[in-house]
Amino acid sequence: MDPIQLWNAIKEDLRKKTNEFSYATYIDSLTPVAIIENDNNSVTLQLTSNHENVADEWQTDGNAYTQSFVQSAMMATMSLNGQPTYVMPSVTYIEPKPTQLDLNPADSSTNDPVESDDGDSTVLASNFITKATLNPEFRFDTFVSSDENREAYSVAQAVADNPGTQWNPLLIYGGVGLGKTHLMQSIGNAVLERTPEAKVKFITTEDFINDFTEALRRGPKATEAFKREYRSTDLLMVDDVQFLAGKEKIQEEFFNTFNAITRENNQIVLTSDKLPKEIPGLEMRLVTRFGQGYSANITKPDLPTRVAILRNKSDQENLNIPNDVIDEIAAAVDTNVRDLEGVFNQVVGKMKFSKADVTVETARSILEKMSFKRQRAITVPIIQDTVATYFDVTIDDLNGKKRNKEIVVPRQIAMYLARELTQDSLPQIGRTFGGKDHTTVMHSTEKIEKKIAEDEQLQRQVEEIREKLSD
Ligand SMILES: Nc1ncnc2c1ncn2[C@@H]1O[C@H](COP(=O)(O)OP(=O)(O)OP(=O)(O)O)[C@@H](O)[C@H]1O
Repeated sequence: MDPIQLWNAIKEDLRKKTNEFSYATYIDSLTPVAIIENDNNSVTLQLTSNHENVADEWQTDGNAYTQSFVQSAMMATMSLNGQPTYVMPSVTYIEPKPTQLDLNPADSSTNDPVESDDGDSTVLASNFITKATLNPEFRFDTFVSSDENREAYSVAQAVADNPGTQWNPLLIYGGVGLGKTHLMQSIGNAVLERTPEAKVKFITTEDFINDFTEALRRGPKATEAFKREYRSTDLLMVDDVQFLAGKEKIQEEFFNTFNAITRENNQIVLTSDKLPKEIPGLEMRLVTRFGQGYSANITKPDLPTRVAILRNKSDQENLNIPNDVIDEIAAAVDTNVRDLEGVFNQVVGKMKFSKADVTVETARSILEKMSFKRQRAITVPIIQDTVATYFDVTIDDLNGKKRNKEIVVPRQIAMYLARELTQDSLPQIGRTFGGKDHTTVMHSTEKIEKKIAEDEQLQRQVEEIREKLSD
């Protein structure tokens, strides 16, 4: 059973038994994580909360939520599996991930003062709403544009030039640490530079969830203040919308906020780790809204881009890091740009504190400490060499025209691996194999692909060669 599916079914039943405030605060704000099978035929649904008081409430013995949960889970599992299961909740507090930005919740300058519901005029009803300032370093001119992000970069610039016109919303999606937030905030910084009075708001999805739950807790005036603050933005930027998954009540409010902003032709920019239709637990109406503007993907930077990012950083900070040090770091760190910057900052730190020039050896020892190893580039000649040694044939055999099985199979395997492990094109591979035609390479690759599925010995041989190549 999938934890999100189970939690959604339980929530559906809990919603009928709980008032609106309790539902939004104690139920809808939880995130399902995993299902654990217990020895006594029961299961535990693990959930997390970003609010310590919510987790405490669930952990209190005899609390009303756990009792209702168990009953609702019986109903939910019966409708999902045809038989009821005893499901226990386990709610753990997870400290909210701090944003990199300076949060300044006390600043109410952009909000109208509204009295709180408890009549205490010193507490402003909108004071609790997150105010995040933009990182001044996240600008278009500090972002290295390359094949992996060019489309996102161009559309982001178009949005910054003419917000609320054509690409609304702009959704930037891709893996962690690849520059989504940087590009999104570049739009905000560019808009503010041109129009300082524009109402630009950057928040994480977590901020939105926290603000909305807090507004509900405080009462109708705070809820009004929340709506006024969010719905009156000229440019709303929301980071990591995948965290809306499975949170119905919050999705409903997000949907209304989204509609209010786009109705006024104001701009929304979103980031996500995947396309909305691939986010489980995101309502269809949000999936279609998020996809109605432009969705731009950012992928992992290749080696030349990684070098360019580090070079750019070194130049911007006047650091004079030698090229061979930059090459060493860029070759070893291929996970994402955040990791790349992490290693770079360590190297710079070492250089500043030891007041010595940084060398490739320094970079290597830092890389090793941080568990990054330089990847050996796999080339077609390296593959030929490894395959020839493995099958005890010569490189000339692989490049020649002999048709006996002892030679043909290793040759086809070498071509198959060249296709899989290098960026070389079919004609380039053909040329390296003694000037063969690209159709020969294609045919060999297809033949091995087919045979691997049926022949266990061949599968093992290819696996062993792959391991030797990665040593
Ligand atoms: N193309 C690039 N040029 C310059 N800096 C970059 C580039 N891509 C990423 N960075 C830098 O890498 C770091 C991580 O980028 P960012 O926080 O924007 O990633 P993200 O995709 O939003 O990650 P997450 O999904 O974890 O929030 C930032 O310091 C950012 O400035």
